[in-house]
This record gives sequence, structure tokens and C-alpha cells, in this order.
Amino acid sequence: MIAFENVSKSFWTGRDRKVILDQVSFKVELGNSLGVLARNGTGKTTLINMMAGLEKPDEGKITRTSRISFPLGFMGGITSKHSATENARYIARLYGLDPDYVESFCRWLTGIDHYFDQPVGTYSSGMRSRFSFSLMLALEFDIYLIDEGMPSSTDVEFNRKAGMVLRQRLKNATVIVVSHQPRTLEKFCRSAAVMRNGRIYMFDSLEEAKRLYDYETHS
Ligand SMILES: Nc1ncnc2c1ncn2[C@@H]1O[C@H](COP(=O)(O)OP(=O)(O)OP(=O)(O)O)[C@@H](O)[C@H]1O
Repeated sequence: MIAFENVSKSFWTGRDRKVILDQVSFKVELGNSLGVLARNGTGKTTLINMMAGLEKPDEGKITRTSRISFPLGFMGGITSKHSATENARYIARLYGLDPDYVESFCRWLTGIDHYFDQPVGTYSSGMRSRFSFSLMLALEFDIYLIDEGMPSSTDVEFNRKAGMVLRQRLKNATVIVVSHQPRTLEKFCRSAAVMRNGRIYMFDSLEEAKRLYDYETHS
């Protein structure tokens, strides 16, 4: 479970305050995957980072009682000067998992062959995003945090394997996706919310959320 209680967050832009959340309260229970619709620049990444514990609220309380992933695509835990092998084994130890399992899972999923033993700094952006996604899937969380859908990979074999593993994980896991596109949320979510003007409006279905979002977008 993730619960926000009276959470506020804003940034000083040099001229005024950009309000991301203003006294917001909501809860995401296990099994109730949530999609949050928000227009670009409203604070999607900030919201996901707060759920992951990467950003602190200015006020209020965020409670996490489950194993919550880092945001999909987040490279913060990965060191560029070390190889994928070293990173995978180190991160496995941090999470109390078998390093042999995590290394071989990531090798299989990324399909980057001998580059797996080269420094991550030498990878293309596609290779990096495949590696960080494979790590997230190797670690098995209760709640997966996804910012704007799947990583854009042109590797057909990776997309096939990653999609298969993700579907398997989602049978037991809960997903929170933030996106500006309702289509991204359709695949994953049972309930939906709209984020705008520092507030989060919760709905039981994506259809209801889309009505408010479309109204906002077109008005
Ligand atoms: N550390 C920061 N300092 C100042 N302003 C920030 C900071 N982080 C984010 N912002 C501002 O807060 C707003 C929301 O940023 P955020 O990246 O969360 O939005 P987003 O909805 O994910 O954006 P996009 O759709 O463009 O990816 C933006 O105007 C951004 O410039």
C-alpha cells in the first residue's frame, strides 16, 4: 500500500512557485493498479519519484507498506563505470537476492551479449534502458512504478521477452502508471486518477477519468 496524507510539493522556479501537489490525500491498495492522467509538465515524474521515495514532500506524510520498485527507466542505482555484471550482482546483494540469478536473468532479457561485461557508460541509450528494465523485473516488487509507459525499445526480441515477463509479474503485482496518454493506461490499470492544478481526482474507472481529462484538455 502507498498512502499520501495531506501531501504538498512545490518548486521555486526563480520567479514564482510551481505547485505540484497541494494538500493531497489518496491511497493505492495492493491489487488495485492505478493510472494517473496528467498533462506534460504538471508533475508526473515528481509524483512517481515521491512514491518511490526519491523526492521528499514539503509537507504531509507518505506511507509505504509494500515492496515498491524504483521508477521504470530510473538509472540512479546503476554506476556507469561498472559493467552490467557488476551492477546486477551489487544490486542483487542490496536487495538480498541471489547475484547469480539476477545476473543471468538480466543477461537473458537484455540480450546484449559481451557488452554485459563492458562499462554501462559505453552502452547506447536503448541498451541502458533494456538493462534498467531487466533489473526492475529481476527484483520482484509488490508495486511497480512506471513513468509514461514502457521504455521505447526497437529490439523486437527484447519487447517480446519483457512483455511476457511483465504480464507474468502483473498477475501478482500492482502497477502505478503516470501518463499524458489514456491509451498507455488501458493495458495496466483498474482504477484511474487525473492530476491537475495541484490536485488528484480519483475515479473507479479509466472511462470516468478520461471524461474529466478530455474536458480539461479540450477546454
Ligand atoms: N528540482 C526542480 N526544481 C525546480 N523545478 C522543478 C524541479 N523538478 C521539476 N520541476 C518543475 O516542476 C514541473 C513538473 O516537473 P515534472 O518533471 O514532474 O513534470 P512531468 O509532468 O513529468 O513533465 P514531462 O511531461 O515534461 O516529463 C516542471 O515545470 C518542472 O520544470
